[in-house]
Amino acid sequence: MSSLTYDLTLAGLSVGAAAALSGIGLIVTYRATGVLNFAHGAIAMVCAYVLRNCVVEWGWPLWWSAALTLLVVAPGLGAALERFVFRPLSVLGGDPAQTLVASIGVFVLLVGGAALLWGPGARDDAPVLVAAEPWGQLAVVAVLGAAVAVGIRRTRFGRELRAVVDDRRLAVLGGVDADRVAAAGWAFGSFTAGLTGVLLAPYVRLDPYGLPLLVMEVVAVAVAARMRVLTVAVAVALGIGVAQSQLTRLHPSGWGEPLLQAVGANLFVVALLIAALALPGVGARDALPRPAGARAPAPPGAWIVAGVLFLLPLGLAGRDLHTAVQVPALSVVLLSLVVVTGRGGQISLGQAAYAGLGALFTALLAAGRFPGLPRLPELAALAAAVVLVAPLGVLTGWPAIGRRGLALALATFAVGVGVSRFVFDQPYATSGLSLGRPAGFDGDRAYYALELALLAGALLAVRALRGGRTGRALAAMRDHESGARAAGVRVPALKLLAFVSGAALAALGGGMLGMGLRAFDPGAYDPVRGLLWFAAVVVLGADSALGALLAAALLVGLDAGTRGGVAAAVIGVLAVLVGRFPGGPYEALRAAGRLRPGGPPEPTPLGARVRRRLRGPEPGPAPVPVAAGATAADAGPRAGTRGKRVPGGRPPAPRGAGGEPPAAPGRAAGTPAGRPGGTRRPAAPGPSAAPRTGDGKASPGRRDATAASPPLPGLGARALRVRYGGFTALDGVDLDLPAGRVTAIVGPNGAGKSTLFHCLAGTVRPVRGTVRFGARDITRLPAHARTRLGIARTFQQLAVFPTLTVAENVRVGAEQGRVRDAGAVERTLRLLGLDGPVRALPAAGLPTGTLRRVELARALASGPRVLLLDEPAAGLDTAEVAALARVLRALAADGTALLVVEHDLDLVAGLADVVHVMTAGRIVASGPPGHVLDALGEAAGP
Ligand SMILES: Nc1ncnc2c1ncn2[C@@H]1O[C@H](COP(=O)(O)OP(=O)(O)OP(=O)(O)O)[C@@H](O)[C@H]1O
Repeated sequence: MSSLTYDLTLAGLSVGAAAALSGIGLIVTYRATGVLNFAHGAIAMVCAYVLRNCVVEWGWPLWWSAALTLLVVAPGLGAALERFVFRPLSVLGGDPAQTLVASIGVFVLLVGGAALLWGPGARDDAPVLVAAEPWGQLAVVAVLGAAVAVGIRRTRFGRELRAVVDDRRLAVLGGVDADRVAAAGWAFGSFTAGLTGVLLAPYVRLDPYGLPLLVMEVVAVAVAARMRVLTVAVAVALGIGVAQSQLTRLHPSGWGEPLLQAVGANLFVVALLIAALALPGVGARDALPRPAGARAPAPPGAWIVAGVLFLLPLGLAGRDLHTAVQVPALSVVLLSLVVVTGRGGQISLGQAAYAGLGALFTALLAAGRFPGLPRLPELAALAAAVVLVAPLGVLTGWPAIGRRGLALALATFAVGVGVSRFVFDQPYATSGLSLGRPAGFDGDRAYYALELALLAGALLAVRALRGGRTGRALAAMRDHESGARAAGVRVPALKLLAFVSGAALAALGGGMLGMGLRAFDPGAYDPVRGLLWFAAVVVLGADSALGALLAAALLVGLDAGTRGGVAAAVIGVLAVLVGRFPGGPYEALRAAGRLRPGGPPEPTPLGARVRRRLRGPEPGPAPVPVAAGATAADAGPRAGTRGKRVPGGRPPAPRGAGGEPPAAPGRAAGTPAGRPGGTRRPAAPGPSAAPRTGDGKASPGRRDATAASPPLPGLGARALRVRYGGFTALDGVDLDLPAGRVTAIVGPNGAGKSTLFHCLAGTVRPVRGTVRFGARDITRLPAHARTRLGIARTFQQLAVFPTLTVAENVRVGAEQGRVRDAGAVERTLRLLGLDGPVRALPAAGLPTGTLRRVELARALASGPRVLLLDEPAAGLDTAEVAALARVLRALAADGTALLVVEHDLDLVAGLADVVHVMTAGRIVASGPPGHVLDALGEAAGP
């Protein structure tokens, strides 16, 4: 090996060793707590400053200072974060969105605090702890890595750590002190962060913004190791370090050189982009992290006050007015986050990139330096920049289609860092670039007035996006993505729309910001700003345009009136505390967490009142308006005969306020009151069977009753086979759901009922077999497309949209479903008894029985031909089940094909035309309910 190669390899190993340290720390913290610590780099920076302070400012001995920094300050900081920030969140349920925002909050807080304490400028006198030669650093990494690996595999603590990571609650039940494990994980992670910081600081710029970001770039190493395998993390870190240094030897000519230099200097960013965008996402266990909550209605007059406050700067002059110029521009940038994060529920840490691109493109277009385009006047340049940047929204929109939560946070962060490093920081893109203001708006006052006009336009655009059909679909997607798909929402297209609109708004704001500053300043669009803006919008009400205006005023005002860093520190504190205030932005999320069968055990007083009004005095059948033909004789099983369940099935879900009388002993299952066992009504309904609501109108989505109506298509499955890894969950299943019939599937837990249901609904794709709707093969059709064809479904675990009202929930179904029928919402609400005061209540917090009706109403409003119901009676009381049965019978009588997967055999007996029994992934018996269920009852014994 030549001496140059050798030297470069050693230098690369040195950098790689520092990255490996961070990778080890990030993985251990993640394993111990489930939190990807976004503050890792900020902790590294703080520790580097502490060491420098001890040695340079106070003149303390290096090794004493290092011991204090690494063995006391760093672990102490980690333990304090665990105790005061993350433990309270995990006690509250550990919502991944909250922990993510909290860790970004800690990042922002530490960065702001460091800027306040030590000033925003860079230091070049950080003390050298380990010499630049790599052997010492490599030895540190090797010892640490080996100790951690042995510790995790061989020690009791390691076993406890793995137990906590797998299932914190189960581990606690098993006697593990999860808090101690998490505290140790945080302390160790912070120690490694501190070590990375003090090792790196002498060789890079030590400043509050640069070092944290540099350290966070190495998160790529941990992601590449799937947040799990330490050896992979170390190998990747060392490999990238060496490759990065070797790249400095290459000197291609022409355009290749600056590009190669950029790549060579930022190989960890390239790795981050690949790891975050190309590798399967981390954090798969973070189901449905949603950083947005219910939109709190702005108090009356708040908009007027905001309007007056935003007009006030027109009366200012000089420096104050010059500072105020940033507020409308930043407001527009933050509005982009209201659309993407607040309304669409998509985490976006990369908005600063779009804002920067807006400013850069505006400057290039106005200077006539944009390739292929002529020089444009400033305002036209701004408009053109918005148009050019908008499609780039797919850079983050595309990853969002298949990612959520932590994986999406990483992907958007990676894009932000990538654009910053490969575009904003490159002299070929930005050198000598200036940015003027539009002609006639050169003075601060005139420019501020122009900004207000642009802000008003942006507010109107946001209002249009958030209101109406698109706004409701966005909110539905945010509240419950699977529920939105089931309602027919085209989720991937909607995500792209959210990100493209967000990119356009951010570009507009960024361009305005650049014109306000009269320059393209890459620092103004640094990825750290992206984190700060995200945190600011989330803490001040993600789904509130007024919150965005307030956040912009706060960010600009705090930093202008005081030392730089105050705004970040304040936002950081708020972000750290955000999940802990009842009624805060996460209230709706917590409510969403309660939306499970038997979830909200105590209805709110208002909910209880509504419920009483809807159901009448207890006990008794619920007065849910149903089809005219649904008579008392059709009222389903007698109260007191319910409760028979599939042998091996799960116990009954808790019933509501109506309670449940004891089951009648010895009663043969499947003999509903008023209907002799086995005797069924005619299955094929005539047109006259169309249910009428109280006002005589046809029920929602019904077909016009004409004699010439073609036969309705049914749903059919042939030879379905589904495998989960090596396990066969469905094995050659055939099923037909004819129009006008109720088909039921029963079977013990784990039989494959839900898997079959998912195949029909489009959420699981079989490895073999076909699903047909009429003559059409729909095996590969996604869920939302099936809904639009007329195959609607409900969920075993409720999938309503908690931040939308009952009526809006139903409206989403009507707007996205098979038929666009303006009257469907009202008719469906009436049909299911939801047209009273309850229609205007947000779904969050309503009783389970009401929410089941809301979900059913949403499905019906789409005008389905096939209705798939997964345990529709779970969590309902006897009267509610009876009312549900009446509605379902009426629907079948009207020609809808119904599938009911249900454990409640009495409901099945009273409802179904044909029952299929599933066991171990196969249908083992089929027939009329009387025969099949009696046989099942005998098999179950007395
Ligand atoms: N995503 C998955 N990955 C691996 N195995 C799965 C998955 N989903 C289901 N299974 C397994 O497939 C089998 C069938 O599950 P399925 O949920 O379809 O049964 P089920 O009859 O609906 O049960 P239940 O009544 O409890 O809902 C079970 O053994 C289950 O553990």
